[in-house]
Amino acid sequence: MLPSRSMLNDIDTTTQWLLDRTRHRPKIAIICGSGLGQLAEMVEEADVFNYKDIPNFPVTTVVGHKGRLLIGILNGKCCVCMQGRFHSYEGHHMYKLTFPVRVFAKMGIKLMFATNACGSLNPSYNVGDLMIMRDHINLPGLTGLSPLVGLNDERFGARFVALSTAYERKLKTLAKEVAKNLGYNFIQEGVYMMQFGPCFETVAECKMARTMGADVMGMSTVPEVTVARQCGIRCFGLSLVTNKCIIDENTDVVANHEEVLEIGRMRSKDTQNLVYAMTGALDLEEYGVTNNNHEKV
Ligand SMILES: O=P(O)(O)O[C@@H]1C[C@H](O)[C@@H](CO)O1
Ligand code: HPA
Repeated sequence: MLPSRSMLNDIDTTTQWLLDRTRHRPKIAIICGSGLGQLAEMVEEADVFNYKDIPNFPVTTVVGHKGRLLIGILNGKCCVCMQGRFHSYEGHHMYKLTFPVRVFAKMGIKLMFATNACGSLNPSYNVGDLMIMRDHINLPGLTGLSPLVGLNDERFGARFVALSTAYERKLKTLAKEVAKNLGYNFIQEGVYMMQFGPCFETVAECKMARTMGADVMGMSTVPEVTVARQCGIRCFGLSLVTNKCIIDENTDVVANHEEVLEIGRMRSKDTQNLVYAMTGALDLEEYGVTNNNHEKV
């Protein structure tokens, strides 16, 4: 289903519904990937909403994605946090799965941190590494699937969106500095390729992706970042390597979601600490936030 004028109006309704129910006025959005939902537990003074109670919100169906929106304070900054995200393979139209990002834009969000679980193609990466997303390859996008297909509402941004600056350089630099201060020796920087899912890749697909320049494979993040960029939100992407993609036809080892969740739990504290420290170190004025009041006036 393509976006209609009434669906575009739904964004206004949902935004107002949330703003009427929280005293917070967030400037940063955080999306928790598979197994990374613990990130949300760091949010203090949180107003918590189940997705099923928020008008027009989709619902999550994937294990490891709790389905709650938290609005509160993280290391001195006001944030909205998605504890659980939506994926195309769940059957959501890309327009619908990125609906929360448009709501965030309306709420006044200036920065978005999107996290995800991924499989690694780069042989120098290890399971448990955190990869700063230098860039992405949008396989569904290149083959005709984008959240920006259909009616474009100019209130949100241009018809044609430049993505050569999809991931904010300053945020990548900040992440590297913060990781160094934390003493992390498991940080990588590379290219994330999104495939539609829900199947993990074949050996031939992994070989193709590697040849095309991807360091890791995943099934999310790119639609959210695409919409965020259309709305002028600056983005940071963080991928947790939960498994190695299988590039050998002669092995019986296979990827599985349980392993993804387990590695997520294992690196949960380190991921939390990185996001927490980055949030604290941000100078929001650099991102156009002139009024840093946490609460509505
Ligand atoms: O939401 P993310 O991208 O972190 O989830 C990944 C991709 C699939 O949804 C799932 C596969 O285990 O984890
Ligand atoms: N491929 C795609 N998505 C993933 C993977 C993978 O190997 N691991 C976690 N999410």
